[in-house]
Amino acid sequence: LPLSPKEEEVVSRFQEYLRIDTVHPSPNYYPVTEFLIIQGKQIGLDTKVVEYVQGKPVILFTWQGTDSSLPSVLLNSHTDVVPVELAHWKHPPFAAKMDEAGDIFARGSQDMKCVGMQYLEAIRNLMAAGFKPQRSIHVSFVPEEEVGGVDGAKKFYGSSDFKELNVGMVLDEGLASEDGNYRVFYAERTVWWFYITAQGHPGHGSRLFDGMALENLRISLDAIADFRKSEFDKVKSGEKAEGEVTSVNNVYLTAGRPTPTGFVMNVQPSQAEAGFDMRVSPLADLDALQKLLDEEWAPASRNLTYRFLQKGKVTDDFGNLAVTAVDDSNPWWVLFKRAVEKAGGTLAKPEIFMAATDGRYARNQGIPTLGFSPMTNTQVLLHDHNEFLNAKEYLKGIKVYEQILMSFTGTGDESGDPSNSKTGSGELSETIHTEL
Ligand SMILES: CSCC[C@H](NC=O)C(=O)O
Ligand SMILES: [Zn+2]
Ligand SMILES: [Zn+2]
Repeated sequence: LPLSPKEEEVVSRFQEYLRIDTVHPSPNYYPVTEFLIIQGKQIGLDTKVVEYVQGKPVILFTWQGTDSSLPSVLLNSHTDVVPVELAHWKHPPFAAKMDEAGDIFARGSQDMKCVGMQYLEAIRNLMAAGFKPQRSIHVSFVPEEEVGGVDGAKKFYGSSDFKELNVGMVLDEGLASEDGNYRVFYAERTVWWFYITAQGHPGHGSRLFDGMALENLRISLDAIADFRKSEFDKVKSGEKAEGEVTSVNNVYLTAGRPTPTGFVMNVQPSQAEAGFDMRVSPLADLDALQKLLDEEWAPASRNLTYRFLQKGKVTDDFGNLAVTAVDDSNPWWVLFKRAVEKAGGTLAKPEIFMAATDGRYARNQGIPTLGFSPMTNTQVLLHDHNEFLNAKEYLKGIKVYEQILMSFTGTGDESGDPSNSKTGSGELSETIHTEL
């Protein structure tokens, strides 16, 4: 793959980040913190490291804007990555090997070390070009996203450090796009993790009777499977996007009594349990779902109980639906869209993220938040074997962030070229900025 010497340098910084192993279940966050501090220093950013929880540092960089009264922009990414199944990888997941085609293989190459480094590279370029942001730009690197962000983003967004930043707009992660349009996410499904416990008659395995625990549970599994199918069918037919339906998957089942060689076969167990990962769309009718659970999936009449391990809301802290407007009513959206287009990109129809990201902690505070990971023509490989990102696509994403940052924080006088940031005119962004 032909890369210029400058591009080589940029790509090798990405590879260096990817080579720092921050894999769950017990990531060591200190080496990556050290690496990031060095990056911030090189670029010339103010740096702050806060351990809201010991051993789980949040790294916060700031590029001070010229007008400190304006709400700032926060670019968030997480430093942790999910585990790998080593045997399935054709290149070691923490070697960040680039092949002939320029594909860089590493855990985190899509989710989401790419985005974190792209933020920094875009800032590096804008600084070098003499760009002066009006609003401050903050870049946060948080731990623990992959396990829910409780010791990471949740603490950070709940802190006085965060409040002091006066953040008006947040960017967090999205997903790769398999076609030429960038994907962008304006909301996400909320997590309902629950399990259903069934009680029932024990007895000899040869006997037929009503009300055995596993039979009580089986009726629920069938009902849940029917619901799952009806939601899935809407996706398959193209009527709805994945984030617009509610998903539910049975993720564990336990019953029976183990023996050294297997399970006891001739005793009907008196208890059984099933766990479910359900993702509720912000468009869903929550009362109807709750009713399903109470009356069909886990009715007491069938000797069933349920418990939530996690029951997320679809509303923000003010009781509004936790969605970011993606139309002309939201000036940030207008600026975002123009910037992507100015970078030569096109956007797909905005989507609801199917899983959970740290973006929800910002959206819950009513802060406009977009999920965006600039990767086009890239197979979605997050959490998968052989996760990779092409170097050219990575470099292209940096250009997109340059435009976004100019659009969000500029005075409206910037041209499309950061190296020529004092010319051109942008009346539209000027009017928009007075609204923000
Ligand atoms: C609710 S915490 C879990 C967060 C996790 N995020 C990424 O995969 C997810 O399962 O969506
Ligand atoms: Zn992620
Ligand atoms: Zn992830």
